[in-house]
Amino acid sequence: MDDVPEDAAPVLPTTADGELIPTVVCDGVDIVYRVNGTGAGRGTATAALNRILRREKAEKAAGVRKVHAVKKVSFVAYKGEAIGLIGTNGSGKSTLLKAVAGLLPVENGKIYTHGQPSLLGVNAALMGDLTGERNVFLGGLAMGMSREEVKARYQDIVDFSGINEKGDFITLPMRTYSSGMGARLRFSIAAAKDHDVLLIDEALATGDRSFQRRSEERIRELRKSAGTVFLVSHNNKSIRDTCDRVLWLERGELRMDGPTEQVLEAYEAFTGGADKPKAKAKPKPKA
Ligand SMILES: Nc1ncnc2c1ncn2[C@@H]1O[C@H](COP(=O)(O)OP(=O)(O)OP(=O)(O)O)[C@@H](O)[C@H]1O
Repeated sequence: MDDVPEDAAPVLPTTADGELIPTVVCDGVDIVYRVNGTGAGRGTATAALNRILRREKAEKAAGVRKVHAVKKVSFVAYKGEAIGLIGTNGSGKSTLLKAVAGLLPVENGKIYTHGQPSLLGVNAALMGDLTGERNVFLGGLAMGMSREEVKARYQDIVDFSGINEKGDFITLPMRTYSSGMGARLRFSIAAAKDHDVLLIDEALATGDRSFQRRSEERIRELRKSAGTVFLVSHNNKSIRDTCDRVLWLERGELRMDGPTEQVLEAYEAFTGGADKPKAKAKPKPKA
């Protein structure tokens, strides 16, 4: 549609009856971590035995602390949406994302997802000792692609990652990559497939600006081609460029859920201003 202005909210796909199609439903979700070894005698066999024998009665005495990371969070995400997840450090964003991906149990409430959600974190587990090339196959197979599909897309994935721009790095073990290079390859592998629900945790922040632009472009395509994209980021610009809805978590609670600009404005007022380039730490004077 040519007459739609570029910054207009995208028209979301609907059913034949004109209803939006839900892809993720979070209903009153609580997520609690249990941290062992916080009491006296931590790490000893006695403490371990205590934990087994006295589980419910005396979690505290056995050195178990609870961290209530996500509190009563409810929202519905629809097909075609790109949703930003923002909040200050430790506010529960990654935890919520992991739970939507099915990697963490919920304490209370329910999470329903349509299709298979895929979590793409900067720490997504590829194998450091294997070459980039092998990891492309490993990652592709892990996402449910066939060997032939991965083969067909292999060159596109490597080109998109830009790993080989400065030499033949794709045949080196991944542990030799810089953190930015690793993140680029992980994003490129995950982005090679169309996902029902794609969950991205800070992946864009690690790449350089030109890679960020390519990634944002790809996120827009992924959104068009199928499902819903969630993006956790501290980079408000990335969120502005890719998302039209934002969930703001603070201390585990959903503080706001609405159009990107509205939520970011409130968030920036809360954190004390819009994104600024980080000031470089001054070098310490030599003693
Ligand atoms: N494995 C864990 N065990 C115990 N507590 C955890 C664990 N992971 C996270 N937490 C706690 O859960 C809370 C939410 O953490 P989470 O990583 O989800 O926050 P976040 O919003 O993603 O933070 P950041 O912006 O710093 O990445 C924090 O209080 C954190 O200490």
